[in-house]
Amino acid sequence: MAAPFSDAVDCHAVGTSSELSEDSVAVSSLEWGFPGLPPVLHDFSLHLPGGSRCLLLGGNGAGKTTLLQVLAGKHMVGKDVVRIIGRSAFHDIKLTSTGELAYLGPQWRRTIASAGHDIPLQGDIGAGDMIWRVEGVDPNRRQLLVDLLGIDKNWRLNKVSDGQRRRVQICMGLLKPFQVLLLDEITVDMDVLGRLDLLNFLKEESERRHATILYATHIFDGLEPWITHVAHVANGKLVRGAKVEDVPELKRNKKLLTTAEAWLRHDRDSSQHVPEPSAQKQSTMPLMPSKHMAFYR
Ligand SMILES: Nc1ncnc2c1ncn2[C@@H]1O[C@H](COP(=O)(O)OP(=O)(O)OP(=O)(O)O)[C@@H](O)[C@H]1O
Repeated sequence: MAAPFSDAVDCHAVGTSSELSEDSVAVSSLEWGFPGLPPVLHDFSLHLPGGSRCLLLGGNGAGKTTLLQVLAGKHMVGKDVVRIIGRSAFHDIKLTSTGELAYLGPQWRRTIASAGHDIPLQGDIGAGDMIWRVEGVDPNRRQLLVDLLGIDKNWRLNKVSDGQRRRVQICMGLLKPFQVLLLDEITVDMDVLGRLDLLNFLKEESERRHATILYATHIFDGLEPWITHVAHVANGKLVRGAKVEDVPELKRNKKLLTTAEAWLRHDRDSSQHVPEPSAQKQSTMPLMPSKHMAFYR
């Protein structure tokens, strides 16, 4: 089994200093946590050049979704801390409204102000109504995506499978040509062909338009020839971030899964030696009656 940490490459920057001036994604010493809670992301720096396709890798709870949401401008951070194509992800709302910055998250949700939070999007809406009503879209690009994703414009979103609904979500997210695309485990419901076709499309887009993709996933099938960079996160920190050819373990093990397994086992073993900060607190809490627990099941 590999013991990767002695071989760890530059943990803070992906790319050389000459490339950094052209970074499409630039995160500098990011520190972020949910309000009233300790930081989830600590001293996090990551730089990705245009045209890169980076796998964001880490165990459950490592901080991948939180990072992608900060990069997508969903949480406020300092103007210089997160820069997407040279602009602040949170403060420059044109980044998302133009589609230059696109984010596809795990669940398709919509903010309903009266409900006070996001709710899953599952209303009786036609796929065609959604896709054809987006303004300012190149009709050829739209048709290409609809064909690629095998979407039937008569689908009703409340009467299709999870994978079909996901295809409509992906289509909507890609209608406008992106410069930076953030993907959070979006291919999980897709069948093998749909996933591979989508990966091919995205690779072609990033090569042709020099667009950057950051992709968080636990599914590594078919990713070896697709990724150009890898960023490994554990406990909210970047453990390693580098070009694929600069990661010694990936040179030795052609299978990404073998390397990822070794890294994640190391993360898990390391975290088992750190005492849970909340463990002491929990032990002093009154026991919750089982009828109350039933509410959460
Ligand atoms: N809404 C929230 N409020 C408080 N803490 C949260 C919230 N969402 C996530 N966290 C915490 O932030 C940490 C990072 O979570 P995150 O969802 O970013 O992990 P992840 O790497 O995406 O995990 P997974 O692989 O399971 O999707 C976890 O410890 C989690 O408990």
